[in-house]
Amino acid sequence: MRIEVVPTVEEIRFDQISNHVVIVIDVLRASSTIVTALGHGFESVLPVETIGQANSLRTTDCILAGERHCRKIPDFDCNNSPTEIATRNETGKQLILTTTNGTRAIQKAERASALLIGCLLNASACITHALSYNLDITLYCAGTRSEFALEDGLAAGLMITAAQKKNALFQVCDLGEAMKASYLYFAERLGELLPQTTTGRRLMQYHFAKDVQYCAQVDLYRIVPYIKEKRILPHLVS
Ligand SMILES: O=C(O)[C@H](CS(=O)(=O)O)OP(=O)(O)O
Ligand SMILES: [Mg+2]
Repeated sequence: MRIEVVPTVEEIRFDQISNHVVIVIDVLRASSTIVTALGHGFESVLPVETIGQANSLRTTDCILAGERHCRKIPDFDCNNSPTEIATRNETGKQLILTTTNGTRAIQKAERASALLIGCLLNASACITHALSYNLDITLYCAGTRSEFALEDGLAAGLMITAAQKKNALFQVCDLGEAMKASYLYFAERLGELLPQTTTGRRLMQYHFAKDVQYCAQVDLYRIVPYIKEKRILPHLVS
């Protein structure tokens, strides 16, 4: 088995993932929002690429959430905010989500043999479940506006380290020195570091400090969201 990191949403190689497990990593905030929604009673999450698609799917059994450049989309119920989603009592409803980077990455990875959603909140459960497929693993970092996002790289580093602790026999593809250094140096200081990342700073400017601190928590959930027929459902790792 091999494990590789794709650093930005544009760098996925569609022809290479059909027999891979792909973990879409978007720590700030789409993956964190999806894990949190499924951990707070939502029945499923439907990721869509455009605002028009989201509005066309509106029913009384769903909640529309999303952002463009951190700002809530007009007429939507929520921002792409995990702490806001966690306060809503919408048991059994479907969350329709569109975000700047994360839902785009999900759409691009839909040809994967298995498509999982990962972040710091569910890192160990996510890599544990990914290893169970015995396939090559692609850690697909959503990034921010086509640039590498350090927070996504840190989650990828955490997942690789967790996999190595399981003595998984796999070859870690070249991660690049920056990626390795950033993870090794910052692993114990995620709460301090996330507000300093590009996305973290931007979210702080938009008064989402609570989300940034929340998304820095490691292994809060054993829920591994997975895609089935375009919907995201929860898999619980025991
Ligand atoms: O909503 C977010 O937190 C980010 C906004 S930004 O464009 O990265 O600043 O989008 P996401 O799709 O969750 O990365
Ligand atoms: Mg992001």
